[in-house]
Amino acid sequence: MDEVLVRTDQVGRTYSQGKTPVVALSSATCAILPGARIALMGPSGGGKSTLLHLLAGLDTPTSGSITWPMLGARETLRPLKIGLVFQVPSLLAPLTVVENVEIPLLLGQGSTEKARAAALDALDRIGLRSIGEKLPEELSGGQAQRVAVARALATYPKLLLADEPTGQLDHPTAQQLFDVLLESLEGTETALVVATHDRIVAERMNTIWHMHHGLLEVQA
Ligand SMILES: Nc1ncnc2c1ncn2[C@@H]1O[C@H](COP(=O)(O)OP(=O)(O)OP(=O)(O)O)[C@@H](O)[C@H]1O
Repeated sequence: MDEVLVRTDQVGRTYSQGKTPVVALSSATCAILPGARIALMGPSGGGKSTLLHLLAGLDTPTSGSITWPMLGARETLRPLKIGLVFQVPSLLAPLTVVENVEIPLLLGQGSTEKARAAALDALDRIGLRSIGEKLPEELSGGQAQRVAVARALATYPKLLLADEPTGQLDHPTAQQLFDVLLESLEGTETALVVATHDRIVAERMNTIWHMHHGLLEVQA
């Protein structure tokens, strides 16, 4: 059996909305295995978000192919098998913390009781159970981002993709968020791919991949 979560073969993505096409990604070939800890580094505009969106199945390549051998067809990836964390937490303002964390579980068609239990468990894992009834506006930036991490972890995804998750946080808060994230993944087979400009964050991963001008440089 092919033990690869996601594989790209010569994947390219050209955006052609404007007058001049923008080649955001050219011929990227990579494979992500269970338990991987990969940092995606490179200058702004290098193509990191573009690659993450393709890996998540949120976008389709304009050339090459992408498959998810251990996860199945693209339309079955989210919200259960792949978890996503973005630079801003994007919590829904009228919902409490626990209700925000429940969203992917409810979308994944779990029962309301099971969704609530799993959301509380995810908040426990990230050390936030005590603020489950708060509204997003009552949270600090660091707490809100931790809630977004709990929401992504709640489904026990096989692959967690994070796009500059600490980009808006001060350094100690960023470190703390990353500590909690790595701790909660310890002993699991969940693969983590993090796009980051923060070398200290990147050095805590097993592997660093570099991206420049749409070219992906994968470490052997
Ligand atoms: N929807 C879009 N339409 C047109 N061009 C786009 C679109 N999204 C991204 N681009 C362009 O594609 C290139 C790669 O962008 P991308 O966001 O993937 O880079 P990045 O490495 O994630 O940058 P950053 O570190 O600033 O987040 C850039 O030139 C960007 O302007």
